[in-house]
Amino acid sequence: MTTTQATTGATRKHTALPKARTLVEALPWLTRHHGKTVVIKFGGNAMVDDELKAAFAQDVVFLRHAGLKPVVVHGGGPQISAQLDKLGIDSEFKAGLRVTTPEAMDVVRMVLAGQVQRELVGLLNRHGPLAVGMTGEDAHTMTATKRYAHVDGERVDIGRVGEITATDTGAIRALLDNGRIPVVSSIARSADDGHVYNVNADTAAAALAAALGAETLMVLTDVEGLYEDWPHSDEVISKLTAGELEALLPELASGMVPKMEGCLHAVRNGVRTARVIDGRVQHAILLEIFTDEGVGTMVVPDEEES
Ligand SMILES: Nc1ncnc2c1ncn2[C@@H]1O[C@H](COP(=O)(O)OP(=O)(O)O)[C@@H](O)[C@H]1O
Ligand SMILES: CC(=O)N[C@@H](CCC(=O)OP(=O)(O)O)C(=O)O
Repeated sequence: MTTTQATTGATRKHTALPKARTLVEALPWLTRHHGKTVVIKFGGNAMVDDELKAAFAQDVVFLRHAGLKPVVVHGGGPQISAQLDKLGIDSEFKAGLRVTTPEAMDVVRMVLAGQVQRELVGLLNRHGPLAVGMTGEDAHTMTATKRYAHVDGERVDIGRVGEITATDTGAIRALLDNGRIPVVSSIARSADDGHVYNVNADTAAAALAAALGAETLMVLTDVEGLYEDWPHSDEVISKLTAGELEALLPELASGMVPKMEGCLHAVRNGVRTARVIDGRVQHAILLEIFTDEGVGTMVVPDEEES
């Protein structure tokens, strides 16, 4: 071997060592999560740009290759609003939920299943034949009844908005067992009136996480986590129990309400941790792997705190 070859080999080893250490550092997390189902909710507000969406897809594929079973549930609120605007259809939110007329429902379904879901499936499938898109309508995955909003103690009719009453995880489990990554749009079938319903994507992700007995629910959004005194301060609550979260719920505003209600539902129904993390940060999911306490806000079942 010549001197030049020997030096190059040594240099390569030297620069590769930190990478090997990084992989080893991830080992406890990966061991704990091996074979476990992780439901990842990707919010429309977190889909900031193409680079970020591509990094999201890389993270999900990484988890899959590391032996986890990721399930993606996606939102698309801003994308739906943009399309409704383009079509000149009025749209408003009540208690964090979109008032959904039958006409708006057609747009919701078109944007979620035909645009946002297709894009995510495409990004994931750049890495192999992995992702399969579906909506909650498929194989009765999610069934809903009409949901009402509550504003100042009054029950308000918000149209075709659904509350999930039943889940059938057979199709998702079959895809997972087949090594695929299900990508689910938050639309549900109705058991009684033949319509389809618009379901908040946080609510859908939480219901599926609970039904699948997921290890973790990760909610990617456009803030660092749950702020203690929003909008006055950006102090993030890093960890709270289900009971503590329940006490906080009445004080929460807008988009955080379905998110935190979803986290509460998940941990009260068998999911070990629910996390709200900043999806605007590249590789937000992988960052979780390398931090013991994680980033963002983590909700744990009550008994874990004692
Ligand atoms: N306590 C809080 N902490 C953080 N964000 C909050 C809080 N209360 C309300 N919000 C709002 O909730 C928004 C996130 O919800 P949403 O806009 O529905 O996002 P996504 O599209 O990811 O579901 C934040 O951008 C923020 O404006
Ligand atoms: C009933 C209801 O409000 N449905 C939501 C569904 C999409 C969603 O939840 O998207 P994000 O996660 O991006 O907010 C909507 O129409 O905007």
